[in-house]
Amino acid sequence: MKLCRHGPPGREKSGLVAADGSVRDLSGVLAELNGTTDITGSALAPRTLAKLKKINPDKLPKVSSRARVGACVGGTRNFIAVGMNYADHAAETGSEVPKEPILFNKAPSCIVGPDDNVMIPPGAKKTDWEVELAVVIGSKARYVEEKDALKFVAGFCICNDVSERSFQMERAGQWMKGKSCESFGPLGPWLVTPDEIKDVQNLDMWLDVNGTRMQTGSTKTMVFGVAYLISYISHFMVLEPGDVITTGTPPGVGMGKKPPRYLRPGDVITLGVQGLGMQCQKVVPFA
Ligand SMILES: NC(=O)N[C@@H](O)C(=O)O
Repeated sequence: MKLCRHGPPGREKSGLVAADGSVRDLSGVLAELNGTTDITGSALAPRTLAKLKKINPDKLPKVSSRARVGACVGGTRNFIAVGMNYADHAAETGSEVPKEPILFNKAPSCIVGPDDNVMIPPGAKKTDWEVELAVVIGSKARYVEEKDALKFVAGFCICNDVSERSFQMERAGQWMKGKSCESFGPLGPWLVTPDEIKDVQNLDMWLDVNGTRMQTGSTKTMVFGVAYLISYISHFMVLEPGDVITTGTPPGVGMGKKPPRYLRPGDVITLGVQGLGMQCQKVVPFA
């Protein structure tokens, strides 16, 4: 099942993607089932997802193909990211391959739709791209064992972990300064439930800037796999429905190019992860 959210920012409603790729409005059905019209919190619980799976999308009202697609999950309270989770990305940044997962926060307020504009923040000089596989949590996870960890997943989606390197690396303290700026967290287009993903550790990923391939990778070369990460993180904090973990980026970021190549207004970023769709963002000045 591919879930999505459609409508203007802040007023998104839930949607279901039909076999022909059209978006169908799920908000009426979800409201009846769950008392909410949005894909957030309890709507992500395994029981609710199992009920939604029985719905035939073709019977739902069609959403205009011109409607904006929002981030594929709403109400996220924790947006956790994993750093240096691909050995070749660690190498291109001159970093060691970590012995334990490196975690950092992205502010949930940076979350935007998959095709919304990415804004260059005031004072930024080194805005960069990062294609990543993201995991959306479906039920409360605390002290979870690796063997059980995937049961806590509502679905998978694409994340562009947009990063301002000068804030991240030249302004002291934690990476979150460069990872949390407005529009730095495109998520979606779809929240794809685990039953549609044969092997989450074997998904191709790619990212282009203005049609030139910058990143190519596969989740099979992650240092720490998805189940390990969920288990690991759940030993430091309680993960709740709607929380997002973005699992790290493969090589090919702008900071690793020789010479470095950073984003400029007018650039167009396109990116995808196998089975999870595609995103497309225009880079614009801050407004
Ligand atoms: N360099 C850097 O910020 N990388 C991380 O975001 C990552 O490894 O995904």
